[in-house]
Amino acid sequence: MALASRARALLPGARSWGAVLARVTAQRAMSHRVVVETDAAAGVAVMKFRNPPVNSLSLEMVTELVINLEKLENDKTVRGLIFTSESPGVFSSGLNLLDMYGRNPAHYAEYWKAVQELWLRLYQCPMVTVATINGACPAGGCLISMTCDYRVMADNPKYTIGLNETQLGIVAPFWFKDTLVNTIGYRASEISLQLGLLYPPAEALRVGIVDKVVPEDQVHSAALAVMAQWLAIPDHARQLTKAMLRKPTVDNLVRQRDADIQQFVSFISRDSIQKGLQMYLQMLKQKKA
Ligand SMILES: CC/C=C\C/C=C\C/C=C\CCC/C=C/C(=O)SCCNC(=O)CCNC(=O)[C@H](O)C(C)(C)COP(=O)(O)OP(=O)(O)OC[C@H]1O[C@@H](n2cnc3c(N)ncnc32)[C@H](O)[C@@H]1OP(=O)(O)O
Repeated sequence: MALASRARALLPGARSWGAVLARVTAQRAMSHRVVVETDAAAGVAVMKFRNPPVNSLSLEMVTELVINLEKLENDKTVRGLIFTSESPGVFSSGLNLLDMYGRNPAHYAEYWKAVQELWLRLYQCPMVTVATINGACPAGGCLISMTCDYRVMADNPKYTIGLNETQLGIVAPFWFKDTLVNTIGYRASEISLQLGLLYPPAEALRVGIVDKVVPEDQVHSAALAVMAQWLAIPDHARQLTKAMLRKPTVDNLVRQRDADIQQFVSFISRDSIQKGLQMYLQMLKQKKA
């Protein structure tokens, strides 16, 4: 199902994106997974992840993120957007394993199309985007952070960030890899991606996967300070510069979206990959016990 249809399916009766968005606003209380708080005077919105227990990027969560992003992009009073977790401890546990395990090919295709849509929107976002990383930030969580213009991480050694896909026996697709290479460079990506490294704050800063590490109680004020610095630049100049820098990476996915979906579906449907995901989910349960 196309993402627009998916959004409409989440909000039955809405005939257009405008209607979808109007109803999302009206039904804010029903939208549990993403909370947006806007400071109109400052021109800054904060998007808080609220998808317990670990802010996994389920199909519903991804759809809500896309809808809210589109709405903010259409609101010309909002120039900056901060992402964070409503509950410190986990920023996002990444893609929802339960959308990639034990489902049918049509579901995998629908999920992957939505994940692609989210990345395309985030990576090309005209607003200044800052990730306030106030918890664990593996895989898809790290991807969201890396699409931002700037990353501030709380200095808590329990929190780690990185693309750990290989540790799950899966492979980060080329556009995850491209985003990492654009963030930390080629050689560091070779090491980071093959070993599936998750970096605690000090190492994350050293490798450049985050830009600033601050005491946990200062993470939001630090993000606001960074935002103020970036908002001092005229929007049109900054936006054109961002688009110029990111266009080749975006075009690379746009050219081969359907092929990428097919590759994902065939890869994730393999018995060996499904078995690996099952074991990983069991491992998470045992760790908890
Ligand atoms: C040539 C090229 C070939 C192929 C390429 C083509 C295609 C590519 C194919 C695949 C690409 C996929 C890319 C995948 C990206 C991802 O993001 S995968 C997700 C990776 N995420 C993780 O590894 C994180 C796993 N979770 C954790 O480490 C921890 O949960 C945490 C540190 C985030 C939080 O720890 P705790 O607070 O201690 O919480 P628990 O561990 O107890 O978890 C509570 C609860 O939540 C469940 N859960 C955790 N993470 C997820 C998740 N990502 N999705 C779904 N569910 C998750 C966990 O199992 C617990 O469940 P219950 O036991 O309560 O039922």
